[in-house]
Amino acid sequence: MKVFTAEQIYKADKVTLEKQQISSDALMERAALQIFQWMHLRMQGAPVKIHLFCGIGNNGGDGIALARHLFEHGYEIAVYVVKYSDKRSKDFMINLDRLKDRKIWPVYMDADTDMPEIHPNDIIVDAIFGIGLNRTPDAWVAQIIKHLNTSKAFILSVDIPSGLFTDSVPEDKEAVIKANYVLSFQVPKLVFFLPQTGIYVDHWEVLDIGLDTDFLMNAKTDYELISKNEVLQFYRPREKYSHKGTYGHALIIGGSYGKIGAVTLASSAALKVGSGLVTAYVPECGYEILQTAIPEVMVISNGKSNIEDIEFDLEPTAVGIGIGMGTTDTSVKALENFLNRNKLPLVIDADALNILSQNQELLDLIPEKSILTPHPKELERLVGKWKDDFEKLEKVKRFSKERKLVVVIKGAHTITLFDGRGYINTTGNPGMATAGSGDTLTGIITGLMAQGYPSLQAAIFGVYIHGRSGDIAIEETGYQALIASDITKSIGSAFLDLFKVSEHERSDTSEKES
Ligand SMILES: NC(=O)C1=CN([C@@H]2O[C@H](COP(=O)(O)OP(=O)(O)OC[C@H]3O[C@@H](n4cnc5c(N)ncnc54)[C@H](O)[C@@H]3O)[C@@H](O)[C@H]2O)[C@@H](O)CC1
Ligand SMILES: [K+]
Repeated sequence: MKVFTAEQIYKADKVTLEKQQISSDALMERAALQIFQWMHLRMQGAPVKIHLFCGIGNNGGDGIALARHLFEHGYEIAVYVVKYSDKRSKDFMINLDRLKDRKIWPVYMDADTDMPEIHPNDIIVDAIFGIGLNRTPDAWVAQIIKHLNTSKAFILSVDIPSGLFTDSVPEDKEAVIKANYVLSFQVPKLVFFLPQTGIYVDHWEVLDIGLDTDFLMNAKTDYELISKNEVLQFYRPREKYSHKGTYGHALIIGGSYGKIGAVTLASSAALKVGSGLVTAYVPECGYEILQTAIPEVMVISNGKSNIEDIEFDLEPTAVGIGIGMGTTDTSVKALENFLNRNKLPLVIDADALNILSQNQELLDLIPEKSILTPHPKELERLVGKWKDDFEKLEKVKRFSKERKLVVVIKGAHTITLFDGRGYINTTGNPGMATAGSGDTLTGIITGLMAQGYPSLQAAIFGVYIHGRSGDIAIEETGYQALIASDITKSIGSAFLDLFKVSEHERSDTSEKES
């Protein structure tokens, strides 16, 4: 699913009005009806008080139109108009009149109005600001937002939490609605997925308001959301007349005394995603450990106490390098020598990334389309500090474009960047913030590359499968008890899950067939 900028959304609106020959208030009516139906389906007329806080722009207009539908279906409502400006939008006014025609009189709020009482069991609809927010809300509006946030009532935000910009991080962190649920029109917004702004969105859902399909299909976006549908296109089925050689040979290079577990985790993950052969290249201390831990994996020991040189007599189809290998001078030299000889795109993680940060001239030796999988600290060492999440994305985009590398920014929503585009992952959970989780990801991506998945696909698909495996694993372990090897154990289920049809999809198909 594409992620549009605010400008693109406004453009989509405009094109829709022209092509469908409808008025803007008709589009607002569609939007309001969609939200109403969403709420009505869940509330079924429940006698819960609904407080609708509306601004004076089109987001406010949505809220006012929604109030009318709720009223007409017997819900107990209270409507507030937050008068942060005199420039009321046309469609807001149209809907305000429709509300007044039904003898509903909103409470007009300004800097002097007392805060309304809200019970924790009430529901708040937040329609103060939408994607038109272009400066920090005034102090008194921020006070209202704080009042709503501390009310403990369930907050449903229309389109985007009020106070959240679409393209920057809010300065006043308190002046933003913390939404329990956001109903976003037609497309999700990038800010839902970034660490500094995603915290305002507990859950989100997209409501289809019928924007022009041609425009939506053809618009080029900088970001794309990656769910099952997107990765299914990459999936390569196993062939009947195949053998282990068909599925490549993954080589995992790394490890040091006390850190052989990292190589073990990566190697078993590479096997589990279907790599035909997996070899681990480790210092001597790792030999017996690996042979005992995973009989399916071949092991080469360099006979030394650390990764001091990297010499092997095999032809891997993909190499994952760096985990637990240390950053001593000898490791640096070993990496440099290896990079001088290597021609294959690599998966580069952990200590190899740290070595590259400290010896940036080595970056020139990395083949195009290699994949870097840094966690935030490793990323900072590589591209320097950033002011906020948006600057981080721009810096990494530039770095990835200049070097022609795939960079995987690991986090709650891992973002894979390549050639100026970002792919936002939707799987995974906080239980995966655990030792070895990154080693598992390196193994998964290397294992996919070994089978011939092009590197961008291997990164996007690998990140998805890693997260989905974690999601399946926590069904048995819960967040706290999830450990990295549980992720690997669930890889098989994550692959099976790719082909499971959800209840929702099944009922969609049967409706179409009947
Ligand atoms: N995207 C779509 O397809 C549709 C969008 N609609 C709604 O329209 C919204 C956008 O509406 P608007 O463009 O009117 O913008 P908003 O309703 O977000 O904001 C209203 C106006 O307030 C002003 N403003 C911005 N920041 C301010 C501040 N801090 N203090 C005071 N005034 C400020 C701006 O001039 C802005 O246009 C969307 O978020 C959505 O809710 C729907 O009505 C229908 C369809
Ligand atoms: K809002």
